[in-house]
Amino acid sequence: MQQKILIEVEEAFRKFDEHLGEEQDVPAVVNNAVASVINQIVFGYRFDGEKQEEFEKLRDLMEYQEKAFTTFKVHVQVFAPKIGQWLPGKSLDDLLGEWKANFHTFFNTQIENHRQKIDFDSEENLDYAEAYLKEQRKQEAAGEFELFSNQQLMNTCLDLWFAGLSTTNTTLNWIICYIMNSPGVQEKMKEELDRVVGGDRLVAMSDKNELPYMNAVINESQRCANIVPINLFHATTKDTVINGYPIKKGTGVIAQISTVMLDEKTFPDPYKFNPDRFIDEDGKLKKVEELCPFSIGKRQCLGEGLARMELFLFISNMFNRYKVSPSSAGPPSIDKTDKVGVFPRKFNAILTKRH
Ligand code: HEM
Repeated sequence: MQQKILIEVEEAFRKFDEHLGEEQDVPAVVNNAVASVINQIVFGYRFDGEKQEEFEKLRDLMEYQEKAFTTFKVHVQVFAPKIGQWLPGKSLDDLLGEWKANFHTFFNTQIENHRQKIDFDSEENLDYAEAYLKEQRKQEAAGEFELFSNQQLMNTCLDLWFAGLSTTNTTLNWIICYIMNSPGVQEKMKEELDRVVGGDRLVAMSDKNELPYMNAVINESQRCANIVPINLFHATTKDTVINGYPIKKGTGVIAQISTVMLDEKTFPDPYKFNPDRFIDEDGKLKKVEELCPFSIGKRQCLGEGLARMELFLFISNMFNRYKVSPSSAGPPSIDKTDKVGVFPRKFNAILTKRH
């Protein structure tokens, strides 16, 4: 997995290097890199060369959808469906229909291409879709047709792809934004990186334990970015009692991780970006259970391991290779008061080589 991510780190470097010293669209490069990581895992190929155009079409579609789902009508429809349906504009059902039609076409094409090309006799699996299709064939041979259905494959590819891309991409951009807004942080990261890694190789996962400040910056950025503030809805599977409150089976519940990560008892001055809160008296990384951006419990994030690796390898390598300075517009905004507060705004930055 590390190898797959480092290929994208190097490809991002190649793109950044083309515009050294100029204002450049850093989030666009990061987005392409993260999309290639998840697409390698699910469908076995990267978005480069002739596939680049494919990614650009998907990216435009995602940007369109992100905006489409944040209209006033959609918000009202979610919380008050009867009132919302009378407001002008596209309804939630129309948008979901469009979304399905557009993305299902992409995923179904990928799956059918795979089915044609797979060597069903080979033990090795090149990607998730291939592993699934081989298992599907085994199950069908044993008379089981429902568990590994085509519909299920389409849905799981879609889940992995979307859950894996937007969250990781958004978090990486927030980390860069917080660093650029916090004087002194980049210098401390630089000092640690120069001492532990140096400029003549890539940072690897084996360096992680030796870079406590880097980890603290990532932790603190995830805490402040708080990108899944409401979290996903679940339901209790049996009658239970939480903090003395009886909760009936089948009740909708949400583990509100944002309230835990912004609790001032654990994180004094919680809205302040302060990586040092994760460093102990001996300069080591503090483990703080209340830091839970991937949620908790049985349904916590399935991609946590991959996401943590991506955050560490992208951020540590980027800041080891470059000094990242604000564009003429100043440091990127970290204001979250607009209606899509979990996404950082678009920004440019100036990259210069450090070594
Ligand atoms: C920084 C990046 C990420 C963050 C902050 C994040 C956060 C979360 C959160 C808060 C949940 C909800 C858990 C709950 O219901 O309590 C979740 C679920 C999930 N995530 Fe992630 N995620 C990230 C990256 C990824 C990646 C890279 C993948 C896939 C490769 C992924 C796949 C999933 C899936 C499939 C679920 C649903 C799990 C289930 O319902 O059992 N996530 N994630």
